[in-house]
Amino acid sequence: MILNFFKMNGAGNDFVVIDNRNLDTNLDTDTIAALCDRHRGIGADGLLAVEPAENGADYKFRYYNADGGEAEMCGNGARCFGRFTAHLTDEVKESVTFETIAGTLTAEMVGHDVRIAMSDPFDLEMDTDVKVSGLDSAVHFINTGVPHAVAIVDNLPELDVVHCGAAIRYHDRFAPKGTNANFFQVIAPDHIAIRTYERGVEGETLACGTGMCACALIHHLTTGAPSPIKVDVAGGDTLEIGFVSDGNGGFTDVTLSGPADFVFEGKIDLGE
Ligand SMILES: N[C@@H](CCC[C@H](N)C(=O)O)C(=O)O
Repeated sequence: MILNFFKMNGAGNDFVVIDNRNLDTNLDTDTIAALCDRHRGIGADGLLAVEPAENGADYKFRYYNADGGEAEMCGNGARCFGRFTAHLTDEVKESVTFETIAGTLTAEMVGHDVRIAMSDPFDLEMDTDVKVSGLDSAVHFINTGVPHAVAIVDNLPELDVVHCGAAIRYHDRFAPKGTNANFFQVIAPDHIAIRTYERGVEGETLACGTGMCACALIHHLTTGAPSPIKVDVAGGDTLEIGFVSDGNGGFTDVTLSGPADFVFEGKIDLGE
């Protein structure tokens, strides 16, 4: 079987994107992992599939990590999905809605950027009491569509993100589903820099959209910084997180704004 795909990236978090509106492509876990393999496949942090909506949105969003496992949401993937689906019809759309496991989201095209109206975060826990070697900071937790542990550090460039990230990702506190692990450093009251270890990639990625939202919200909770908050990511981009805080750990109207770019289009023989 020949698979037509697009390669896209959102701030360096990269994806294989397939149009599966007619549901004729059925990729199993091993095939998705093989497509995402950087040495023997196309290479990507994950795979996005466009499917028909079931509950009245424009499309259904499916997201698979590089290991082939499905995740509820992906912020950078949502921006790429928004850009991709905005170009699926003859008339390029300014705004697209799509169903994810984490709720129905809206993507708005804002020049070169795409802005995602995210689902409301939940399961906030400040200082989970999780301790890992090589990290002196408290580990907080919030689910911004997918689970995120967050630690505030003052040595972000030197931090061993793979070592500390894996220790948190596999910590008993977050079992059995595991968590993504983020580390951020404050640059200015309205500006942070982050690095993320992603579950399902099992390594550091160049950016993580839901992780940026998690860090910006924890930054607000620890310093009172108002919305919007700028976030520098490992890939070099700066993105913006907006939110409304109830002052008590609750958030609504979380938005994630940043780039979403086409890289190339291709065909690959799946040999089936
Ligand atoms: N890259 C993502 C998050 C993708 C899912 C994550 N790895 C998980 O398994 O929870 C983003 O941009 O949000």
